[in-house]
Amino acid sequence: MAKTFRVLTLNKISQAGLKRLPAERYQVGDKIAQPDAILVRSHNMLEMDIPSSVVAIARAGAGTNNVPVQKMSARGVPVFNAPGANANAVKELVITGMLLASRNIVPALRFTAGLMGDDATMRKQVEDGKKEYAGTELLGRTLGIVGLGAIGRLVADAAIGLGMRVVGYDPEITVDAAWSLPSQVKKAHSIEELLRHSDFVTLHVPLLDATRNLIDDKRVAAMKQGAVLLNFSREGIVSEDAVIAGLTEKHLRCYVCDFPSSKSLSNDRIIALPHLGASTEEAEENCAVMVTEQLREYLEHGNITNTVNFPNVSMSRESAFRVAIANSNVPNMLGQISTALAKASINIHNMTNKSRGEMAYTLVDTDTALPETLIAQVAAIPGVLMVRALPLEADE
Ligand SMILES: NC(=O)C1=CN([C@@H]2O[C@H](COP(=O)(O)OP(=O)(O)OC[C@H]3O[C@@H](n4cnc5c(N)ncnc54)[C@H](O)[C@@H]3O)[C@@H](O)[C@H]2O)C=CC1
Ligand SMILES: O=C(O)CCC(=O)C(=O)O
Repeated sequence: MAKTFRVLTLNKISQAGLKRLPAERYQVGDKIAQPDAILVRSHNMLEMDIPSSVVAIARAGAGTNNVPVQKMSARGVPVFNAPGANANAVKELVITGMLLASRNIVPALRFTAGLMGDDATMRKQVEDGKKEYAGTELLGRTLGIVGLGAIGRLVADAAIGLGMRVVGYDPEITVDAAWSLPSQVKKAHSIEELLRHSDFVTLHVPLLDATRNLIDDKRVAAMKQGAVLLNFSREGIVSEDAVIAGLTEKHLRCYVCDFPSSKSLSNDRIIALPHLGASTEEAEENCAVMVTEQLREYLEHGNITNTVNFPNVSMSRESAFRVAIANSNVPNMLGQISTALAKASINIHNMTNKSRGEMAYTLVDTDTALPETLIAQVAAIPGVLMVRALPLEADE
């Protein structure tokens, strides 16, 4: 009988994605014990006791800083994500954030909500009061974008469409990403150069050791007088105290972020949204569909697309018997694995092996099934982190 996979959900995942896990083969829910896989959005898994039954984690979103990726790598567990699937949603909120700040929309709405009296009285209050909320336009202003990945590129494109000048900084930019950048984006050679010239600065980098407190007091001081800072990446990328000091000294005009805190709520110059960047129907569906398809392909066939800790590896199935092996990227692993198979008289029909950093991953299709004892023998080779037998089911 075909193996049934058990998938634990730690957040609400769009039905559009969950439908890709057919009920005949998948039990999915938020109370699943001994899961084979975990589907997650922002739930913090860093302190979670992740059961040893778990062979994959899928983050229906971009950032994986809520998942203990290193710990999972040591167990040979891939951590999938959905690169770019929510980028448009974030882009639209960043543009919203620039407009909220430049047109003083938040205090203006508060003013409107406080209007009293009959319509004629209100009209007078409006005409007398509106001068307090006069803003500035985006046209002709400079936007600095730190991080030109999926979101940064779309923000650049939209800002150019609004008539802004765009300067970008991304020392790690991929060749593909650089090719898809609009030609009008000017390259900054340092983050300080970008900060010096930008009326608006928006951050689109992952939270890593290298990006924690990327905007600190020195960098706030390096920003242009009256600049607006936008952070739709992660709370830890900006030193909130440094930004609050910059706002108090009126060096910065406004801070727009997706991460409220007790300090930000009491500051009139901070617009804090409740982590809404990816909260659109479209983004939630895109992310859920992308990761459930990737997860299914991995659970059933061992093929890997879009993880943050494994190489992409796919091999079409030509045999009913497949074994997937994750191992440390050290010499002679393949030799030991193929020797173990040869000693057991197992013929290798097809094989592929790739590595990424310290992780290597191998798919081996064989002419006959691997006995349990041989799987255990391969698993016991020092450096082997995970071994899974993936027989092709009769109906596939
Ligand atoms: N507010 C929300 O709901 C959402 C927040 N995010 C956050 O936004 C981040 C970026 O998302 P994507 O653009 O989809 O990721 P991405 O991986 O496509 O792009 C990230 C870019 O940052 C660059 N980068 C890395 N370190 C850098 C540094 N020190 N300086 C400048 N650039 C650097 C990389 O080279 C890459 O081009 C995610 O990691 C996540 O934390 C993503 C989606 C939704
Ligand atoms: O799932 C969410 O709402 C958060 C999205 C996010 O922060 C991400 O994709 O990195």
